[in-house]
Amino acid sequence: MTSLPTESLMEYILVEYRWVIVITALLPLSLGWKVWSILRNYVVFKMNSAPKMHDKKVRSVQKQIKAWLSGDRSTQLCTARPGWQTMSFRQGVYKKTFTKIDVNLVDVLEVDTKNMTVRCEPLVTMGQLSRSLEPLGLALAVVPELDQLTVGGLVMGTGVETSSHVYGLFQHICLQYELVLADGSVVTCSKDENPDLFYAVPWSYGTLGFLTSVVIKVVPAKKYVRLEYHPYTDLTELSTRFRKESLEKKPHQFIEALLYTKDTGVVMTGDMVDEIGSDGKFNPIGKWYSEWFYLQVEKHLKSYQSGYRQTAVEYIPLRDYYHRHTRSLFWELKDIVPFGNNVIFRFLFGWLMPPEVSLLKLTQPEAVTKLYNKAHVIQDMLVPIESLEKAVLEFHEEFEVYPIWLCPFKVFNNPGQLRVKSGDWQMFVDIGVYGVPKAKGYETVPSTRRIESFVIQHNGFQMLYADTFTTREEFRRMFDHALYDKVRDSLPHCRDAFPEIYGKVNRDVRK
Ligand SMILES: Cc1cc2nc3c(=O)[nH]c(=O)nc-3n(C[C@H](O)[C@H](O)[C@H](O)COP(=O)(O)OP(=O)(O)OC[C@H]3O[C@@H](n4cnc5c(N)ncnc54)[C@H](O)[C@@H]3O)c2cc1C
Ligand SMILES: NC(=O)C1=CN([C@@H]2O[C@H](COP(=O)(O)OP(=O)(O)OC[C@H]3O[C@@H](n4cnc5c(N)ncnc54)[C@H](OP(=O)(O)O)[C@@H]3O)[C@@H](O)[C@H]2O)C=CC1
Ligand SMILES: CC(C)=CCC[C@@H](C)[C@H]1CC[C@@]2(C)C3=C(CC[C@]12C)[C@@]1(C)CC[C@H](O)C(C)(C)[C@@H]1CC3
Repeated sequence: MTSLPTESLMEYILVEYRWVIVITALLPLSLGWKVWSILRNYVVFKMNSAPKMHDKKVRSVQKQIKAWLSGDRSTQLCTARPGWQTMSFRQGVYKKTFTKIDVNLVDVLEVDTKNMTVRCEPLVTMGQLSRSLEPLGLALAVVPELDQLTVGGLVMGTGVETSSHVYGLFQHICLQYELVLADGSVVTCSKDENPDLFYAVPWSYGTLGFLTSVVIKVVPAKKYVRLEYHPYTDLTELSTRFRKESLEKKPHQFIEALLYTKDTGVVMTGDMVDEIGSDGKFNPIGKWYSEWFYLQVEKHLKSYQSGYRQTAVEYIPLRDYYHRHTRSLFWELKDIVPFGNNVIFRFLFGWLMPPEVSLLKLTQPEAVTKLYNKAHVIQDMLVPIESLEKAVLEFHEEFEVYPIWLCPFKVFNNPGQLRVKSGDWQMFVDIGVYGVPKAKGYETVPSTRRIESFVIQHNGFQMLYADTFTTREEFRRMFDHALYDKVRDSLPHCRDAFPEIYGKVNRDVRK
């Protein structure tokens, strides 16, 4: 009989029993953090004291850059936000060697109900914003669903949600950016003022300057989302419905689909309403004892499979809808706390979930990192909506991970890193794959590279919060660098101060 080496045994325990640390240490710590940030945000917003402080905070960013300019400039610049605090999957190794600029700007500055905009600083989170806007009867036009995502990260990276088939990506609802550039100057840009810079900022990953405020479009909000569930047991039929709903002249306000196998899934269409109608039931999915959302959706599929044919309709409170995937981190939490959806656990501890992603990252043992490198896929691939079915089959072949998240979104034909075929816009779909691959022969690098080349061939893009294994040439084929290169050349000290986007997102610079 062979005995397990001590190291492997330790690894096994760390991976299988991660939940012990999560429940005994991370959940109480997460609670402390949440209480502090919710109270602080509430006080600052109510007292409206933040706008007065903003200019002072921007000056402190300028001061740090000027100090770098007057030094030997032997290092490049990045934000001082530690890698473990971010929602990006990996931590940048460059954080250890670059000069770190503190952009500690955390406040909602101004809500302009006349022009329907909100101005906020880059570290404002989605949870904080939806909480601040709700009492005013407003919401961002696109609310990326995880509470901890920040405005800065979503502008410099990208953001997508179920209203994106109407409004586009997060960048498309941003009307103005204020940045501190590598020469220490402050500039604002919009489609009319410094348009080149304005269009090059999204997807630039902090390689053009430091963002200090953003003006974002808001829309009127209602109390509930009336959500219809349409289950399917055939991929072609599901894709056809999904495409049709997304391309409708007057589409539903929210569209999303979850696939549970290659052939089965549920298309969801939703609209904001003020009253709960008699055609469906009230479902406050954000209550602490509620079942994880993706499992609730699967129940509609199961009842369809057992012969029930009536379209299910539910009325969900608006914020609960926006943050519906927060509590279970889509379905990632089931690998960390396998009994997290158990009814007793939910009633006792559901209100503490999810643990803060930052604390999970900070305390991640090496063995878990190894496991995620070897046997876990986290990818969002963005492909033209015509290629949806083909892409799902390709993902099935290479990864076989379910559920799969499908979310349609418009890419407007603006200058910048994203290319579209022609016309004013093109409809894409985000295919999100998060979980343990079951495909035979799966190997992280070759399998992901094959999917990346599929995406490039089909004129799609990859979200860069996760791993990219593309070469620099492939990366430049995926993202149009023409405007970006031009802007970098035109901004004083930009090339000295910042690496290229690829230099910040490729797998070799992220641990
Ligand atoms: C201090 C504190 C004490 C609590 N005590 C209890 C309790 O005793 N019993 C109980 O059942 N539940 C308790 N809760 C749980 C809390 O009410 C849960 O978030 C609730 O399950 C969700 O209910 P809701 O529909 O009101 O959503 P909301 O509270 O409006 O929030 C929905 C989601 O958004 C998150 N969120 C909201 N605002 C922010 C923000 N600014 N930044 C980041 N994330 C945000 C929430 O954590 C939640 O996941 C407590 C929460 C806190 C913070
Ligand atoms: N639904 C959705 O759309 C989802 C989106 N995501 C992704 O998560 C990421 C956002 O995570 P988050 O934790 O908010 O952000 P991060 O801290 O991970 O930041 C992402 C990038 O933006 C840069 N950046 C952030 N703030 C500034 C600033 N003020 N000035 C200059 N550059 C800045 C960072 O630069 P530096 O490296 O110098 O710190 C980094 O390169 C995005 O990439 C997004 O696409 C993830 C889940 C869901
Ligand atoms: C475009 C959309 C909708 C993207 C959704 C992305 C989520 C599924 C991602 C964002 C952050 C994310 C990468 C994360 C993880 C899972 C997938 C997440 C939640 C986890 C929790 C997996 C377990 C890991 O040990 C670790 C804690 C490092 C990460 C943290 C970030």
